[in-house]
Amino acid sequence: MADSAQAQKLVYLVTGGCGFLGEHVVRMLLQREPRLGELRVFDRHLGPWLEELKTGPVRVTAIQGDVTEAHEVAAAVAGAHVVIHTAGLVDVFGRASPETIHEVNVQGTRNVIEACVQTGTRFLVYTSSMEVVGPNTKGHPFYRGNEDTLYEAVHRHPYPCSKALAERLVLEANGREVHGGLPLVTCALRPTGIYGEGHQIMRDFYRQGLRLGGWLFRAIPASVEHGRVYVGNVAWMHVLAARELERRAALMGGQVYFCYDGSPYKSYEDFNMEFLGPCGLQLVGARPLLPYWLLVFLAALNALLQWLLRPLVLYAPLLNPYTLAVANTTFTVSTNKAQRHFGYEPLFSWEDSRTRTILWVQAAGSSAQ
Ligand SMILES: NC(=O)C1=CN([C@@H]2O[C@H](COP(=O)(O)OP(=O)(O)OC[C@H]3O[C@@H](n4cnc5c(N)ncnc54)[C@H](O)[C@@H]3O)[C@@H](O)[C@H]2O)C=CC1
Ligand SMILES: C[C@H](CCCC(C)(C)O)[C@H]1CC[C@H]2[C@@H]3[C@H](O)CC4=CC(=O)CC[C@]4(C)[C@H]3CC[C@]12C
Repeated sequence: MADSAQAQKLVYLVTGGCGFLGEHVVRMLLQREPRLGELRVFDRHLGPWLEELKTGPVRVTAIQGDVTEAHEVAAAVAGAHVVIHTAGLVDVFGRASPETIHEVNVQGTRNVIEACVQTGTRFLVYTSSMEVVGPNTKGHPFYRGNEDTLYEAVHRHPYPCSKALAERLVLEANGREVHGGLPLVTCALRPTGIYGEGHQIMRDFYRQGLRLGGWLFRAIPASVEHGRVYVGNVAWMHVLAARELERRAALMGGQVYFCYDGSPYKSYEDFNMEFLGPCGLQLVGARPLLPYWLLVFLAALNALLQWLLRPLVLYAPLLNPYTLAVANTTFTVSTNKAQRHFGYEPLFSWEDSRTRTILWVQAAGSSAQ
């Protein structure tokens, strides 16, 4: 009996395990995965919080490494049963070059897949993104869509291009023979905009509001709806998908799943106010204060300034033509595919998610940079 319990212990690897989502996945695995024997946390930048996890019953191994280095990835993957690949360069502001985004998101993912094949790891869960689908460059709304909704996905920006390519690699790798002769089983999870503890853009909006005397100014019409999802629920979906991949390989292998929960559909700004309001900020204007053409002009100006200043300084404001287009296009998801395929139900209610996020914003906003 003791032997069979021992035999069931699994080794998990989480790439990007020190990022916003990755940290939640790591903590969720430790709390909710009973078969976990060892947890490897792979990241370019390791967080000091990992140390406190090393005192628990599960062996936690911190690995500083780069997904673009195939040998580092292979060494980390060797002997793991399951890989959750969340590492990625999330940049829609022009901080990194298109080449770097491609290298990390596409080549990094290729390295993870090849490492699984070479070392005999059979189960791979990939963190994709809603951006693989849209919003497209034409600004078509995606309203209450699901995984089968027809939508013209047209990408030009390096980030969605890279996520789409990487997702395709992961799905095409499903069924490949890994070392030892068994097939690789893969699936991809597509979060919409994630919020929750650790969400840096939310913290930045809060600090900006404080600097402006407690005011934020509406830029986008309230009628433009965004689907958002709480980070704890995204992490939970990763843990469940990873757990069920073996048992439900035929059903789940090669599949994509939007990440969803009970968060309300609202405009990006109104949704943020669910947290920033209770922290004392106010959103001014029932309608956008600036005409849309002026925002388009300012976004284009920012893009021009970024290009002109690049040799001297990095100028990467939140507003650019891409972020404006995303913020100004409805993208909401309504699906139950993850529930049907692997029994996913959100672990955190909307009220819980909201309270946790408010507490974090209050603490993060007032702490030093
Ligand atoms: N934040 C969001 O709203 C959404 C994020 N996603 C996806 O979720 C994943 C995680 O995103 P976040 O947690 O928001 O980003 P994040 O930037 O907080 O986390 C990414 C982590 O990956 C690590 N990383 C980056 N480059 C690396 C490299 N070359 N080698 C090893 N580690 C590297 C970073 O150090 C960081 O810890 C990404 O794949 C992203 O595309 C998908 C949908 C929405
Ligand atoms: C930064 C944008 C909001 C500012 C708009 C302004 C300047 C007019 O006030 C954000 C609006 C929508 C966000 C994106 C969306 O949530 C989907 C995403 C998915 C990802 O995989 C990565 C992040 C992001 C692209 C997210 C980025 C910030 C926004 C563009």
